[in-house]
Amino acid sequence: MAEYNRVSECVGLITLRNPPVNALSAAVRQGIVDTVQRALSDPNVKSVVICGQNGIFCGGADIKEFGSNMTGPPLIPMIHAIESANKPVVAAIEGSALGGGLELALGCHYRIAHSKARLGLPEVSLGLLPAAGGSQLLPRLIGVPAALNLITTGRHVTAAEALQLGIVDQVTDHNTVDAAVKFALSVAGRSLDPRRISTHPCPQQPDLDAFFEEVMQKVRQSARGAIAPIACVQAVRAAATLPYAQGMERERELMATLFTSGQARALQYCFFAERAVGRWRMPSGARWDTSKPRPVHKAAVIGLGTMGRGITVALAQTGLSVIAVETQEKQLMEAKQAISAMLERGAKRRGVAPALDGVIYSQNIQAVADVDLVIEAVFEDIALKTKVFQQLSAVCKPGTLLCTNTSALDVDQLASETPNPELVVGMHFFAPAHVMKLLEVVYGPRSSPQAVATAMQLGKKMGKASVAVGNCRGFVGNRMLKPYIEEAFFLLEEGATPELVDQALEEFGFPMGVFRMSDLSGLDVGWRVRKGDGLVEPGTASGRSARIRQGRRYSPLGDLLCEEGRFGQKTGRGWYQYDKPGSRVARSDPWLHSFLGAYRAQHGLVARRIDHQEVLERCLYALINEGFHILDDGIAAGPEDIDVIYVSGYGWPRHRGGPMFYANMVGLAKVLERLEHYQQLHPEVPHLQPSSLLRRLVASGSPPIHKWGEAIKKLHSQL
Ligand SMILES: CCCCCCCCCCCCC/C=C/C(=O)SCCNC(=O)CCNC(=O)[C@H](O)C(C)(C)COP(=O)(O)OP(=O)(O)OC[C@H]1O[C@@H](n2cnc3c(N)ncnc32)[C@H](O)[C@@H]1OP(=O)(O)O
Repeated sequence: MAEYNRVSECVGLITLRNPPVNALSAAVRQGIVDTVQRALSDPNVKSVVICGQNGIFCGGADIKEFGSNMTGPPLIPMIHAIESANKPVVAAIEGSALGGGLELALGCHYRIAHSKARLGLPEVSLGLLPAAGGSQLLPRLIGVPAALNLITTGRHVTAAEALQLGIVDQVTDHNTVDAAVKFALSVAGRSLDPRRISTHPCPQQPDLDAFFEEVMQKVRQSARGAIAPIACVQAVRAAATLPYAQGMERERELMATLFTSGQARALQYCFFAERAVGRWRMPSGARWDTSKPRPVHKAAVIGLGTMGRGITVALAQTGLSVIAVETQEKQLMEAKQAISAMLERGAKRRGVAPALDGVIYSQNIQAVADVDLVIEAVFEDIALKTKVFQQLSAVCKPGTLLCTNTSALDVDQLASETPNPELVVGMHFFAPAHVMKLLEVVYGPRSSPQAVATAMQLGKKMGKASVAVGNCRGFVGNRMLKPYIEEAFFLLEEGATPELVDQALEEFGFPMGVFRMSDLSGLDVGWRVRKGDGLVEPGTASGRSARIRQGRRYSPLGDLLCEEGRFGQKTGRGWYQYDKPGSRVARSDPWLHSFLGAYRAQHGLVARRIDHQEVLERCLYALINEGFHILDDGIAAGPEDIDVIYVSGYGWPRHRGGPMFYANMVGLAKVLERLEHYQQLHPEVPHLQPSSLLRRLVASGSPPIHKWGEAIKKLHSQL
């Protein structure tokens, strides 16, 4: 829908109306075609302004339409008609001009932006390229290197940067539409030839071949298997080397391959999944839209180790006052220095003043008496955390929300140690907490909907992908990680190497394979947990029985490495070797290979050839299978919750949509068949036993992922 008005007597004002972001749906495109025609044929109209309602120009093509038969006028001829108009057309950009929205603006002869506006071509993050002429117009307007940067990263630029790059002609702090109308009046009657970007030659780029070769190499490396960034480079190359019409043809061809690709589907699924998780619901029936969050003005963090420091920074950067508590003076001083440095670095990057005054440091827990919310981040020890929770319950004003950053302990147990368990939730951050996007908000059976709503809202304020999940061992992310890691250990026993397993996972798209990741996070972390579970035994026993513990297959490989003092990067040795402790470059370690050989001999294991497919099937399907258990248990409300957790916190390649989306793409029947196959070969591995939900979904015809919620409800009601 587009509304037409005549303003200032001779300016045709076209307003896009399609809340919330004025996406270019079929109706909006039809509206633009009709209103542009009306303005151009009205002899009283000397110039035209296009704007969007409610302070947003246009969020781009309507992504929801991509999954259906697209009807209505196509974008490209519409944009060409605007560019070739014989009256000046000015885009008045408020809020956002993204994707097709910016392409529409590039078709206009002038662009005026509000100082708070953001512009960009983010199609690459949806598995696409700017295929309404953006890949051909932007390089002509701002040059090849700058256009490549914007198009291959999809980043949004501020109005100030857009002005500097030459994307917009003017930036205003005042009413943008008024400024655009005034501007439109001032340019009425001027020649429009120089303003038609499609007629511009692309600015010359020296050493074109070498330049694009280097760019392509870099993009391939960072794309980790994603195809859209590569197509974006190819499209911009076409702009740099071909006449406009041929470049447009190349843009269309490249888009045709991307448009129907699984990667585009996965990335568009992620876009909507990230928004869907905000509409959380609990098994009790409590929901995001019926639960009002409490206001949080002042927060506290207890315990200033690595996690506590990151959480303090994340909170302070949202503008909250934070009381940071650490009982030991030396640790408090060190933490203060580290937090200030992090705040300064962050502020420099964002071009704002550091929120140093927002943090008050204290050794005394009494200092948190008047805060609205506390996040406890002390050492992972239930007795210590219980003591802290009891102190907090005594000190804090009534109604203060008590959150724990535990990654492994029982949130319900902690809640039960306080007089007000309804005020307790888990806020599981990921290290480094001020950088990592993911936040698991963990509710127990007694957590109040208001407590969950407050933690979710705070997470959103901190810019986190916040996902509400039920309380269970490992919550969602770590619970699914356990079978994944165990399968990797078993593969080593059977003949694989850390290099082979990591290579398979990295080629799949993970930034790091399981062993490199384990070296980074520290092998001692899992060792401590396994010791706590009574699984670790002295490493002298041999044979199969030594590898069955608590009735199931167990690999002591990680424990044996820890006994050797090999904790990963921090000790300079782990699954790989490093030049020195703390160094990051993993090198293959001959010691490890002979250790594996000796281990297999000791246990009577015969190494066999393992290929990448087996690595992927065993590690990933075991992880996915656990995801189905989680859905069946009601710990995650839907597959989107699991997928957002994995994409934003565990390095799952976004272009593969998340583990549950991936299972849906592979086919549930295939996942089930492979799990059954491996389960037959390894009957002593319970996590390869297909989940009953997976079986039931397959039996009910493998519904598509957006119908799983319905199917799960139906299957549960039949039980
Ligand atoms: C057979 C082969 C054929 C091949 C040829 C095919 C031809 C096809 C040619 C098509 C050419 C198209 C070229 C153009 C492509 C595009 O434009 S792709 C879209 C690019 N735009 C974006 O990626 C922007 C996405 N949106 C955002 O980044 C943000 O929403 C925002 C605009 C910055 C606003 O942010 P915020 O205020 O935080 O709101 P949100 O919560 O994010 O969004 C609010 C709701 O709006 C929904 N939404 C947002 N953008 C869109 C969109 N573009 N389309 C549809 N819906 C959108 C969003 O989902 C939210 O709704 P809910 O999910 O219900 O919460």
